[in-house]
Amino acid sequence: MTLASVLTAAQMRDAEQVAMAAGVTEYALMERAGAAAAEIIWRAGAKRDLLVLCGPGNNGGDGFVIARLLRARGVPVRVAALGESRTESSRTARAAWNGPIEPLADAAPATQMVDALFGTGLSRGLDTAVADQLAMLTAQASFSYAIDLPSGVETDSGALLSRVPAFGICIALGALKPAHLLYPAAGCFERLLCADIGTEAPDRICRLEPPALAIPAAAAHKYSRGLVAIVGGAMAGASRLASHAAARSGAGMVRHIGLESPIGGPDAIVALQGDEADEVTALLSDQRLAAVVAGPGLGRDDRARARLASVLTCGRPLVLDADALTLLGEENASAVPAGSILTPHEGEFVRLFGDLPGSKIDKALKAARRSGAVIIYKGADCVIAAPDGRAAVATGASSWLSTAGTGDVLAGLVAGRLAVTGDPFRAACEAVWLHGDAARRAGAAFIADDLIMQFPAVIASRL
Ligand SMILES: NC(=O)C1=CN([C@@H]2O[C@H](COP(=O)(O)OP(=O)(O)OC[C@H]3O[C@@H](n4cnc5c(N)ncnc54)[C@H](OP(=O)(O)O)[C@@H]3O)[C@@H](O)[C@H]2O)[C@@H](O)CC1
Ligand SMILES: Nc1ncnc2c1ncn2[C@@H]1O[C@H](COP(=O)(O)OP(=O)(O)O)[C@@H](O)[C@H]1O
Ligand SMILES: [K+]
Repeated sequence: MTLASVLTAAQMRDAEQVAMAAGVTEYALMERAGAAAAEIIWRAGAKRDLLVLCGPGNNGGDGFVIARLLRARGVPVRVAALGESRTESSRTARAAWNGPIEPLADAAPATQMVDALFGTGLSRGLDTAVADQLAMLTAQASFSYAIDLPSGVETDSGALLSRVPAFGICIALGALKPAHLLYPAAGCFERLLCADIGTEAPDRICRLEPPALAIPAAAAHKYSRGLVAIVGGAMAGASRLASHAAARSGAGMVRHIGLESPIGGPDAIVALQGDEADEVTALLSDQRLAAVVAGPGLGRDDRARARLASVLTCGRPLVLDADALTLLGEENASAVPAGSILTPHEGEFVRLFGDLPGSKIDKALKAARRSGAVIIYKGADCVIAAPDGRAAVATGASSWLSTAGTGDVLAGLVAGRLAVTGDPFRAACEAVWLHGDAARRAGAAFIADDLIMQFPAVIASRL
């Protein structure tokens, strides 16, 4: 397991059981968790006065360990508790704290505040008085830390079960949980740090990490670098954006199959005219095509439907976005050839797959299994899911991405990386990361075209 692994509350408990079966006690894990968190707090806040809020479970137990260790380093520490400690380990930690304990309701603010009220054991929203007190103490503190999770967030979905304040640092214990990456919970802290407590678990679901890219082989040529085709339609601008993105993705060659000619944009893109579906079919019969994009600017009329039918039967790896997803949704998501990549935003996702149960990660995984395709479920939190159960979650992307055409750019970039790598899940992960980093570099108020100009530098940074 890496510290980028994402575990549900139940999977985290399983990981804890595995560690305990290997001879580590629950209290030893709590000591490790508390020590790791205390170290982070010490580095951030040094000897500034600190208030630790301790809940009734093991999250509260972590809080008592943090309080004891930081007081031993000379930090002026106060502890406020929400009732009695109800687990054996948290009672042990409380007994080892030999300072006073105030009732939470009476606690006055401090420069630093630690929220160790609830973690993965939260079963319902906080009582209003408790949530309000937590919000007041957090707002008054210059440094605030949520231990494992901000109290009030649902671990597995990222939903807020009661009012949750904005924390400075969230310290994830042992592994990330879905709520660390999925909104709205992921918006409840500025920084996320993960503390290793020595637990082990499978890493099928991870935070999206920066990719390692390769330069073209010495003997590379344009076809070995990957040939991409974009099938456009009624709105040429959208498919041009996708073509231009593919052209700067590292792929060897891009063909744009449009309703009109020439298409404008970089001359390196090969502009082909294919008005009728049989012309599109003929142009897609080139066996060297390593990825075919359809959707951006395709339209939704009968001509678009016929063009999509040509794409779905061309036998090449597909990237389907926008109008292609909407047209598919009316028919059947299972018409998608295996090995394809679908890039729905929330509206398109629901039209394609309905209102599936569970978290955004659960939904994306279920959709991937059902369609046999890699799913890029877009949004401020972006989940990439494969039919074999792997998933990667990207979070913290620039909110300036919420501008027209950035999805078209992503579709072209995904196709380009698919043409380069031949691996749909890897291509999807690379493209989402590169797209996010391009947005970060583009700064404020950019337009979709600007993102593409960042690609060469973003790719260079990962070689
Ligand atoms: N897993 C690991 O490897 C390790 C885990 N560690 C730590 O343990 C944490 C999980 O601990 P935990 O399971 O004891 O749960 P926790 O979040 O403290 O709260 C549960 C208690 O709160 C109660 N309760 C719930 N909601 C409530 C509400 N709204 N209002 C009032 N009460 C409410 C609930 O009672 P009940 O639901 O039965 O009413 C129960 O008594 C985890 O996040 C991490 O910090 C580390 O120590 C080291 C290794
Ligand atoms: N608030 C946001 N924060 C981060 N990324 C966002 C946000 N809103 C949208 N995005 C990203 O921007 C892109 C928008 O795609 P899409 O909705 O298909 O737009 P369009 O159809 O206009 O191209 C996706 O990659 C999505 O993940
Ligand atoms: K907490």
